[in-house]
Amino acid sequence: MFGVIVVGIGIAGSVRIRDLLNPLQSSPSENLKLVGFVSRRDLGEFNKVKQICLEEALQHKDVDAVFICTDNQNHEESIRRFLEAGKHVLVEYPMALSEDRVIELWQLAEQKGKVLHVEHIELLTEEYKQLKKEVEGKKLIEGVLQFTGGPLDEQRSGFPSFSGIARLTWLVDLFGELSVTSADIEEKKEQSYSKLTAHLVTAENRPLTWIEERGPGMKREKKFHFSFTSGVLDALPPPPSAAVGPFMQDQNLFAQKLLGQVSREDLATEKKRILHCIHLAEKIRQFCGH
Ligand SMILES: NC(=O)C1=CN([C@@H]2O[C@H](COP(=O)(O)OP(=O)(O)OC[C@H]3O[C@@H](n4cnc5c(N)ncnc54)[C@H](O)[C@@H]3O)[C@@H](O)[C@H]2O)C=CC1
Ligand SMILES: C=CC1=C(C)/C(=C/c2[nH]c(/C=C3N=C(/C=C4\NC(=O)C(C)=C4C=C)C(C)=C\3CCC(=O)O)c(CCC(=O)O)c2C)NC1=O
Repeated sequence: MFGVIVVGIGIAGSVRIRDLLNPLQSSPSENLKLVGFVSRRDLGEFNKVKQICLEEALQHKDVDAVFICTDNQNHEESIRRFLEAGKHVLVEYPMALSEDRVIELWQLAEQKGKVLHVEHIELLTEEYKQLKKEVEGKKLIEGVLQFTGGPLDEQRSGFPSFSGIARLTWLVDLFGELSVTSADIEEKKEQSYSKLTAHLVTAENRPLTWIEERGPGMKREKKFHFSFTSGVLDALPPPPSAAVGPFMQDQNLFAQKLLGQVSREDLATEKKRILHCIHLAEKIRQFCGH
């Protein structure tokens, strides 16, 4: 059994607590036991789970692992503290808000011999699995991925290429390693509006454009337009509903890592993808002059 605590009780943290309390039968998650949670607010109990303070969580002998579900801005500090305390870490994406910090934290995890797992539920949804299947085997000519959503506080969430890392992860998982050729950002701070446009190319020099646009009243939505030598892909039928939700799939993967059931090769491939996406996010930020 691995004792787990959850830090940060927002949308993601609440889902994590729900899933930790209800592991799928005969799944790796049955090896996780929720010990408590940490919040800045005084909640006392949440779903009958006990609140504990951060210091207690760091020192607690029964805590083997932490789920970090705080704002992006806090991830780095939390990962560092829990790794230093000898705990395994699951962190919601993005892992941290600069490439240097991400590299350092990965080294720390290796030095401590602890699992550092970055959630990437965007790859685990039925919507994405369907898209991946459609793209497989096709030869790209060019493509656009456009995301819209409500405003985010950059202080708490980081530069949009980091808070929007899920879109980069899609592009990299679909088309392989990419390079950034240019990027710019249009910002209207008083109106909480921002539009990031990044131009990338594939290893075969095929152009991809990523647009991340956020503003008041904008619906959370993704649109894509991919031209292949065989035709255009710009829509998919609604995906079937998932038997297992993406956060639960991710939790199972983390439990498998704790149990040593994930191969070195798979771990290395995943780490390489995460580092590459963070590297692209960093390059995009630099192009935008931030
Ligand atoms: N909501 C979702 O569907 C998904 C969220 N994520 C990631 O999960 C993380 C959290 O996102 P949400 O839950 O949506 O945001 P949220 O704003 O609902 O929750 C964040 C929570 O963390 C708390 N918090 C911040 N700093 C803290 C600290 N130092 N100590 C304790 N608590 C602290 C806040 O008070 C808040 O309750 C972000 O990194 C986000 O990128 C990733 C994938 C999906
Ligand atoms: C309703 C308001 C709502 C909010 C505030 C919300 C926040 C939110 N959803 C995210 C991703 C995500 N959120 C979800 C799914 C959900 N997340 C949910 O809160 C719910 C209810 C679902 C399921 C329907 C998925 C699958 C991702 C991964 C990225 C993606 O595919 O969009 C992220 C991480 C950053 C990002 O990729 O943009 C945030 C902050 N999502 C929402 O839907």
